[in-house]
Amino acid sequence: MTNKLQLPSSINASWLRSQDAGLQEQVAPQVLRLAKTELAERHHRQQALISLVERYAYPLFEQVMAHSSSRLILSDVDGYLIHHWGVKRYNDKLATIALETGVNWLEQYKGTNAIGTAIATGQAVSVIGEQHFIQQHRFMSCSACPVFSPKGEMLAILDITSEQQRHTQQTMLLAASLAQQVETALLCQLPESHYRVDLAAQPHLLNSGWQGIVVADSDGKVLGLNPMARQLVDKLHVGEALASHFGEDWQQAHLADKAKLHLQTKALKARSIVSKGISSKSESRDPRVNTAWWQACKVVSKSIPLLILGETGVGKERFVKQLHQQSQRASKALQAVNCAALPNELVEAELFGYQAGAFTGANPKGFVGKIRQADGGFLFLDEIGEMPLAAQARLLRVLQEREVVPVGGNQAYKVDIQVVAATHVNLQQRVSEGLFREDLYYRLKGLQISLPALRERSDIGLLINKLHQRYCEHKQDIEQRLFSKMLAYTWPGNLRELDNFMQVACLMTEQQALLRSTDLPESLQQQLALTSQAEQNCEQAELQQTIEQNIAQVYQHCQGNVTKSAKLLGISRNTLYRKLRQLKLKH
Ligand SMILES: Nc1ncnc2c1ncn2[C@@H]1O[C@H](COP(=O)(O)OP(=O)(O)OP(=O)(O)O)[C@@H](O)[C@H]1O
Repeated sequence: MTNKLQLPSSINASWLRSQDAGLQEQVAPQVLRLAKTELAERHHRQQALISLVERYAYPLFEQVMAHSSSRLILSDVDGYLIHHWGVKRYNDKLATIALETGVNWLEQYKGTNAIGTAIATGQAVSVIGEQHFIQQHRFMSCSACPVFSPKGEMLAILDITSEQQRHTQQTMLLAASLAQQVETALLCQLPESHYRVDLAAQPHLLNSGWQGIVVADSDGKVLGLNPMARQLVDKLHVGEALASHFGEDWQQAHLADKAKLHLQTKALKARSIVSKGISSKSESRDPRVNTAWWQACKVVSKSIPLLILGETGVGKERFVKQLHQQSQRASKALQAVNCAALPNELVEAELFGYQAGAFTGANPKGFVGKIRQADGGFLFLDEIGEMPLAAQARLLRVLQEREVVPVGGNQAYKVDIQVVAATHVNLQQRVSEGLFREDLYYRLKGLQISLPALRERSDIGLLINKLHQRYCEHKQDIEQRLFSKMLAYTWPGNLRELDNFMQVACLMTEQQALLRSTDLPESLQQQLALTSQAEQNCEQAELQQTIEQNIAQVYQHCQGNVTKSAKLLGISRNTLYRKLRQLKLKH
């Protein structure tokens, strides 16, 4: 048993709490485990946070901890492990002590451990090997840090668990840094946020990731702050005016010494209301979609042409419809033309209209054309990359002169339109192939934005839930396994594919309380299975890479001594020779 005198006081206090809960060091505690449906529900509730961890914290974790036997764990504030990331082959070892999703790790059930102790104290903590209260847990080391909301409520715990001998002091710093990344992302996503004020006691800490951050609305009222800002500025709360703490000129203070603090104020363009009558709020939680949204709002308010790029099914048309609805032109038409769907010879007539008797088969009364129909509103040119060259020349003239001359006529009609074009093809390449006019390309891309593919979006979990709610007419949960498969699937058809998938899935499980992959039609199961195969291949490749790196390191460490290296690696000399030749470390 560890000499308790050697334990840091915070761990000592936790040991006392563990004893008070009736736990015994030598006895493996009972496991408190959620039913699958309850876990799925908690998982859903944490989906937004899980997405943020995957986007802002996991990449750093992976970079630093790759090839170590560590895992990143997210627990909710009730102590239930909700999600984890890390090398899968250590599952078995951690499963023996129930370090698995759905299991509760509060101190009262598991004794002193980083997750439980961080929840009990509200502070970052490391529990290293012998410091665990339960003897069976002493083969591992854990560092955990609470994640706080912009209002200061504890939202979850992020924990790094490693095998004891591999745990270093940096692990604690990494856990704290990962939690900070997520907190900053939460802050920067606050709606109505207008200003971000970074604070630090030392100027060099201002852009270090360890600075205090306060986000305020356009009037300078605090909307949220991170724990570091709470520490640095006494009694700064949500709803208060920044001016009351930093003086009326806080906005101008680019880098000033205020109350012994260094301040740096930035305007958050992403959250500002860009113009009268248009909302900068996007329905998405994905930062790239949000940025695209506010940028689009901005140019649309000035009638500057907008070009939207994105794979098929990412929601370009829907984006344009929402943009139109929220714009000053909402009361006027949104005229959409699918340039790929129209036969070449009809594109011009459809767009620019034609005079009576302009060509055989035409309406004898003539046609005013989509551009003039869109007057005052939006003209949405979908699949612009497919527009024939002759029509491109005419369209360029409309954009330059802001007037239309119908086919077969010579009278010009003035138009006031917002042009939005969209394409899934590489327009620049089309230009270099001579299939698209360069001058038109530059005219159309007053602003060019890209909508990310569904597999790249950080809010994919939310979208799954949203569409599930839309199509499921009764109370139904999604099985965790299916949910994970859906998160991992690459969705080549993007939102269109997810939309169809969910519609069919809900229809097929109308009477069920749980949407399980085994209840889905075979075609949908196969759709998702494609990814599992790809994932397995990927894991195998990762494992292979780790083994190869180990071999190279051990071989170098043993200064090229094959016998010694083989012994350390636990493989035969022949196998090692073969591997070394494959790795080109030996001839
Ligand atoms: N944010 C969203 N939430 C839910 N469903 C969406 C969302 N965006 C798009 N969809 C659905 O995805 C489908 C495809 O959307 P949309 O037609 O806007 O994509 P697109 O990028 O214009 O496709 P294409 O390039 O093939 O024309 C539609 O059924 C739409 O309802």
